[in-house]
Amino acid sequence: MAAALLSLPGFCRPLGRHHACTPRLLMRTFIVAIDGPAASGKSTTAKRVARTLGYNYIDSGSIYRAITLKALAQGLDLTREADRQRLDGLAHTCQVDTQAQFDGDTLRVVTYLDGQDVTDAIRTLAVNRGVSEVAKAPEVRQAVLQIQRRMAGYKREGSETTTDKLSTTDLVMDGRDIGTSVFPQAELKVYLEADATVRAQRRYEEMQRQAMTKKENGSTLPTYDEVLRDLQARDAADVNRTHSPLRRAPDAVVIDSTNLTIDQQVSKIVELAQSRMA
Ligand SMILES: Nc1ncnc2c1ncn2[C@@H]1O[C@H](COP(=O)(O)OP(=O)(O)OP(=O)(O)O)[C@@H](O)[C@H]1O
Ligand SMILES: Nc1ccn([C@H]2C[C@H](O)[C@@H](COP(=O)(O)O)O2)c(=O)n1
Repeated sequence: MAAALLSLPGFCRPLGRHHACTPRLLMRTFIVAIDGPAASGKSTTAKRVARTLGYNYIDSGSIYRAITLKALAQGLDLTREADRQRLDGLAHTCQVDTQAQFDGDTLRVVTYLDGQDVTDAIRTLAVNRGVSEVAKAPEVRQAVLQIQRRMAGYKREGSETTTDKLSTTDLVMDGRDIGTSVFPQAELKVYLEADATVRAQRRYEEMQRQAMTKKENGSTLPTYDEVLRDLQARDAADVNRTHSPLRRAPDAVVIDSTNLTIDQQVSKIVELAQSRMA
């Protein structure tokens, strides 16, 4: 009953932070939902917003990526009906968790799949290419919805899985359907977008930087054109799928980051959150 009440829009909305006298079960968290197309800056921005506000952060894409990694490791071919059914079972039984941790001044997110750290393994080209197919399966989305709400609940309840350096109550979550399906009652919804060529250039440069840091051979990296094609294909799959497609929630604030710096887009969201809390 309490859970049902908590999911009602506007129920027990606190003034700013929670009232000291509010019973714990009836406290509402302040949720910032950030959605948008691939490489629009969601996770970079969400992490900084979370760090500035002292909120928890959940990267919902990493959950879909972890399930994709497991499906690939088990050799599933999602064009086959039998394998799609196995995917359903896999999504409902695998254990995915993410933890936001401070690395110096930076908020780093570690992703666990069945207890293993898969933070780097979920960012490969193979996962990039498979994730859209996995994310469009309704059974997977249902399983991920449960994982997302459980994770947010953990933070709310202040369970031991919550990193103790962060607030245990409020939350920033980014993805494709956070403001529309996962937390339609979120206090602040942002739709972050940018021109596709700018997004591809940023992603391409990010890959170059990461390869240099890891001293990898740059010749294995995709070209700018490949990055752009991959990004456009993922956007099209996210927008056109039947279940929880990428959409701007009607009450979302649109921020186009094409001509913004990261600091500017973070400040805009922090200001919006603070003004809504007040
Ligand atoms: N305003 C900006 N100016 C320059 N670079 C930016 C800006 N916003 C984000 N970036 C850079 O763009 C790249 C993509 O950002 P990020 O990974 O946060 O996107 P995303 O939306 O979370 O992507 P995905 O959906 O694919 O996970 C990163 O290298 C990030 O540093
Ligand atoms: N809420 C979400 C989050 C992610 N996805 C799918 C679609 C994306 O292409 C993929 C990877 O996400 P990313 O790590 O690039 O943010 O996961 C989704 O359908 N819904």
